[in-house]
Amino acid sequence: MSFALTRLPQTSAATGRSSTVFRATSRLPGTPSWSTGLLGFAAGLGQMPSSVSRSALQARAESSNGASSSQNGSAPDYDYDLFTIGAGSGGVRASKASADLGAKVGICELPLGRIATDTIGGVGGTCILRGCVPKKLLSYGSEFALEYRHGHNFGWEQSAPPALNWERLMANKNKELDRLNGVYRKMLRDAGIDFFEGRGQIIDQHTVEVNGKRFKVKNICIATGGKPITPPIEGAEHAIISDQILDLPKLPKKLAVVGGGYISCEQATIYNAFGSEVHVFNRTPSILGKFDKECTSFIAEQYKLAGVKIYTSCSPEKLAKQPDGRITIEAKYEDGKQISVEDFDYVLMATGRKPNTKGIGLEKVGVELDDKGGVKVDEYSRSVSVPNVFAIGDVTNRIPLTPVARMEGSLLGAHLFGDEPDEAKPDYEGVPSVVFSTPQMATVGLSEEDAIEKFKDVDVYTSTFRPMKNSMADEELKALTKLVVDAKTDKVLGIHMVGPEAAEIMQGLAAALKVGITKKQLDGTVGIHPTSAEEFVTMRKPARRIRNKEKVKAAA
Ligand SMILES: Cc1cc2nc3c(=O)[nH]c(=O)nc-3n(C[C@H](O)[C@H](O)[C@H](O)COP(=O)(O)OP(=O)(O)OC[C@H]3O[C@@H](n4cnc5c(N)ncnc54)[C@H](O)[C@@H]3O)c2cc1C
Ligand SMILES: NC(=O)c1ccc[n+]([C@@H]2O[C@H](COP(=O)([O-])OP(=O)(O)OC[C@H]3O[C@@H](n4cnc5c(N)ncnc54)[C@H](O)[C@@H]3O)[C@@H](O)[C@H]2O)c1
Repeated sequence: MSFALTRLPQTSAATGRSSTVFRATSRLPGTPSWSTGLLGFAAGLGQMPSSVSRSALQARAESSNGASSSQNGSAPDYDYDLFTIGAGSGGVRASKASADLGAKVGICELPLGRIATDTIGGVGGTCILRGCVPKKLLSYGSEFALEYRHGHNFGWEQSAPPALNWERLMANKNKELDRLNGVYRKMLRDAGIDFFEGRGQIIDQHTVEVNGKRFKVKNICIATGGKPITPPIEGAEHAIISDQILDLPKLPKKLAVVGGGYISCEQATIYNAFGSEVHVFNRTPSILGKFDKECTSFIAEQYKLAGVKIYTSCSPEKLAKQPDGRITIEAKYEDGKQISVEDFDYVLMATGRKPNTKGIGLEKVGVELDDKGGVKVDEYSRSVSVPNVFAIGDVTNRIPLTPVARMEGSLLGAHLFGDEPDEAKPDYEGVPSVVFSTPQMATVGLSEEDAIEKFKDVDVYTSTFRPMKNSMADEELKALTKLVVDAKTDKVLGIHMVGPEAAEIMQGLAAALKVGITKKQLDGTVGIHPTSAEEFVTMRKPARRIRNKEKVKAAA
């Protein structure tokens, strides 16, 4: 006979709320060692430790960080083994991973709203409510414009030009966000996590307060995400931020976007496809400056072909409200030339985000921050200055992407309450990312520039083509596929694509890169025809060979 863990309801003395604890019960040989509820762990956490047993949990309970709640029914020292501040991508995942491993977990989040403030947020966080999800829904919406246009050459007759009902789009988008907020709240409930709606504040190293209620907590997880940075230019108060561009009351006739990063490129092309006249002001010579240069100059050409107006090396210096309520931008090029562009319905500031670390009591307990205000953590997401405080996601200023926040959350749970705490380290190698613009840009591994810097001898394979559908549709937009290969080992170092479905194509290639695929192995993979993706297994001749950082041979 061995032990199984059974969820039992318990009322917390400190909170007065019912919650869930695990109690060991005997079970017959041959029955599963985890209850159905705990099997949900696999779905929620994404990775199951090699073995998780009651004895291991008890051992961890006695260790400095492990679950301390009453698995044997005795009174706990703390109300919670883990209390998470912020229920976004990272906070929800860390809490669920920990609860699934037997920890008693509390989490707090601000009340739900569309635009985040110090008092408004919502379970699901940025990704679900004002990031990835609404952005992707609007992107889907905008793609219909292209589809309607392309349909003509594929035989479709339209009796009248398609008309966009903006109110319906916004209402349905918001309905979907509310549904997902409900799904996330239910996920917390089902995992036995105590949820508190309100602003979380650290009072001391083992006390967290929400709405005047104080909880004794063993470990604290800071998962408060980030917030937009707005440059201090004159008239900046007339601009909007990304929360607002995802929930506009009307479709702008003319939109300005300041910045040339992810948010700028995504929103510029979404609104361009919807029919707005879009102007992008970018202070550096190229947009998406952190990515592979060939890809970014290629994608900038595609944006221009699609109708987006891009001003490079050009910084807005003043926003002025016109008498008719619209906005004029005064901007200056790097060479000193000045321009003034009028009649913008909205100006979106997409000039980066910063960690959200103010006003939560971090300074009271001495949590050290980096020079950008992010919580400084070690490889296990533990604060470098306060050992029972952990931080995950955008608030740590590592890689501000949802899957990264989730990875950090999963592994925090595994580190604190799992069987193999030392193994539970996030791995930042080969994190893929996508700019969900039209066209999309997807990338994993090194850019050509970084690969040359690091490996010196590099072969670069590229293919530029008009996707089959675009050709018949008389659509000028082209696609680019690119491989960056270590010439010494044949290992693929970077994979890049600009074009339709790049995001969907890149996920599988990211797995291949992660396990160290070579160019020869890619060449030996049979393509799927007819697709754009097959370019990745059919590019045979390098476009460039670089040896000792110098280009030695042009393409034949
Ligand atoms: C417009 C936009 C589009 C994006 N698109 C993508 C994309 O396509 N793919 C991708 O991978 N990433 C995307 N991201 C990034 C992604 O949204 C973030 O990396 C991710 O949400 C980070 O998760 P997090 O848990 O760290 O923080 P968040 O999701 O921001 O969650 C933090 C939560 O903490 C709450 N909070 C803050 N302070 C307190 C407090 N004191 N008490 C209680 N609660 C508090 C907030 O209300 C918030 O809900 C996008 C971001 C933006 C802005
Ligand atoms: N598809 C995705 O995965 C996705 C989408 C959106 C956001 N995100 C995440 O959110 C983060 C924030 O996005 P973002 O686009 O705001 O940031 P970003 O860092 O991608 O881009 C910021 C841009 O603003 C410019 N900029 C900064 N200060 C400026 C100033 N004073 N004047 C003019 N331009 C200025 C920068 O040069 C840069 O082009 C990203 O880093 C990304 O991790 C991801």
